[in-house]
Amino acid sequence: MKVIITHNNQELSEKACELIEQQVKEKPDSVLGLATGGSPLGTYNEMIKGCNHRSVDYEHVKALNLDEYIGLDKNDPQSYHFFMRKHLFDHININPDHTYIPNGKAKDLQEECEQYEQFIEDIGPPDLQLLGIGQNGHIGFNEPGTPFDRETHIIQLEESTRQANARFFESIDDVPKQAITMGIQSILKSKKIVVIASGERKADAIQRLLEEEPSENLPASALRNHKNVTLIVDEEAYQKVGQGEETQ
Ligand SMILES: O=P(O)(O)OC[C@H]1O[C@](O)(CO)[C@@H](O)[C@@H]1O
Repeated sequence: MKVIITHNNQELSEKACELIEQQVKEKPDSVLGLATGGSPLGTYNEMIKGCNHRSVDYEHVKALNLDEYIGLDKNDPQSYHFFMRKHLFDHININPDHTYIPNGKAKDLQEECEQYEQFIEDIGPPDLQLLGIGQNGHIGFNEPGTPFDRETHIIQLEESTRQANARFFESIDDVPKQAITMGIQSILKSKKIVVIASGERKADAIQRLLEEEPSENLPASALRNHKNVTLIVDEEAYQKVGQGEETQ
């Protein structure tokens, strides 16, 4: 795993954007795997600037998102469909018909998972997957304990994940209890993976990712088995790495 340490979130966002832009320039019809939550917001801002001021062209790009809350309509302001339009898709020249996110309101959710996985096969796995990491080490919404060989599936969200994401909702009671997420195996199909983590609250997860043996207790550790992963962290998120060894 290649590790890039930046001074702060802004620098992290610029680096992540640089890798995405490089991918799109090399292959204009790239499939980009995209994430939601707080982590990618700075990266999306930079991508918007790149599209508007540096003529980075997303016309032929396809975007495939990791996950969606179950029970939220596409137009619900808390849905990841809405999030992606608000923070990225409405501001770059991507074709809305080329953006894909699981449907959390599908009548048959199991069928929706199977179709999404088939769809990943059909359009091809992401050339580049952007990932955030949860405080408990989740990637996508794959919570600790998720087997590494899972494909797209329905997940019960951990209470700690609901608490962490409650900041985007009016109250904790509004945070859905389940989501559809690409599985760890689906994510590992990506050709390149860029993981971003910023801030002190990610320090434990980053320390564990870099220092523990891969295990299902830390979903992100599955990334250690992938041959092309770049982890971009800021100093706050990196602060605990190496600390264990020094104090022993
Ligand atoms: O970026 P945040 O808001 O800290 O969340 C961490 C990760 O958890 C998720 O919210 C779950 O999908 C991702 O969107 C995000 O990358």
